[in-house]
Amino acid sequence: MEAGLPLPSSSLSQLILTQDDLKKIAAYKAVEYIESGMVLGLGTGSTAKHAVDRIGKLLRQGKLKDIVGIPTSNLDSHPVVDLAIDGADEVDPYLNLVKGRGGSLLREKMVEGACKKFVVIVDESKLVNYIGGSGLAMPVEVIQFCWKFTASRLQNLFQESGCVAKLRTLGEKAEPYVTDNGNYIIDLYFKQSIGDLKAASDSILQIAGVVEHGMFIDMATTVIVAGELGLIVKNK
Ligand SMILES: O=C[C@H](O)[C@H](O)[C@H](O)COP(=O)(O)O
Repeated sequence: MEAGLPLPSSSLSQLILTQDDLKKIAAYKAVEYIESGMVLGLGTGSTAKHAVDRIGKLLRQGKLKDIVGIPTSNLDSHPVVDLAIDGADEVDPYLNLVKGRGGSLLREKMVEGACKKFVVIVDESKLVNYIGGSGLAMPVEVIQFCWKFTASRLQNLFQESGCVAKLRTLGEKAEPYVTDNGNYIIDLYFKQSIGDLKAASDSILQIAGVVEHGMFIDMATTVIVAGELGLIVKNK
C-alpha cells in the first residue's frame, strides 16, 4: 500500500495488505486521539514508529501544536502523561498485554503507567487467547548478577505451565542482550496458560534480581487492531 492516509476500514478487504500496512493503519487511527498541547508517551517498535512519523508530519503541517513527547523529555519533568501510544507483542481478550520483545519493557512500563490514557496499536497477528498464547517470549528484565540462578527460579515458578526460561542473546556469538538500563532479559516460554496474571506478576516481582516483567496487566485503555477485514477499536 502507498504511504499516506489509511483507507476507510470498509475498503481494507479489497486490498492485499502487508503486516506493515496493518500496523500503519492502526497507528494512524491512534494518532486521531492526540490533541494539541498534550504530553505524549511514545513507544518503540515497528508499529509505534508509524505513529511517531505521523505525529511528526502533523506537527510540520501545523495541524498539531505544542506536543511534549516522552521519552524525548522525561517523567521527572512531566510526571503526568496525557496519552501514550505504543505497540504490543500480545493482546489477550481482556486487553492485557505482553510487551518488550524489542527489549524496552521497563521504560515503557514507567511511561505508560504514568499516562491517563494508553492506546495500544497492533495488527491482528498479536491477538491471543491468553498471555503467552503465541508461544513466543514473555520477557523478564533481570540484573546481570547471578542471572542463571534468577532464570532457574523463574522457570520453577511456572513449572506447571511447561515454562522454559532462556537468556536473550544477540548474534552468532550469542552475547547476552543488554537493555537500556544495563540489565539482561530472561525470556519465558509457556506451553499453557499461567492462570491468574496478577498472582503471576506478584510472584515474579518477589524474586530478588528481577527488575520488571513484560506483562502489562490492566494498563491499556484502548486497543486498536488492524486486520484484513478492517479496524476494530476495543475499549476497557
Ligand atoms: O520492546 C518493544 C516494545 O514493547 C514493542 O512495543 C513491542 O515489541 C511491539 O513491537 P512491534 O510493533 O515492532 O511488533
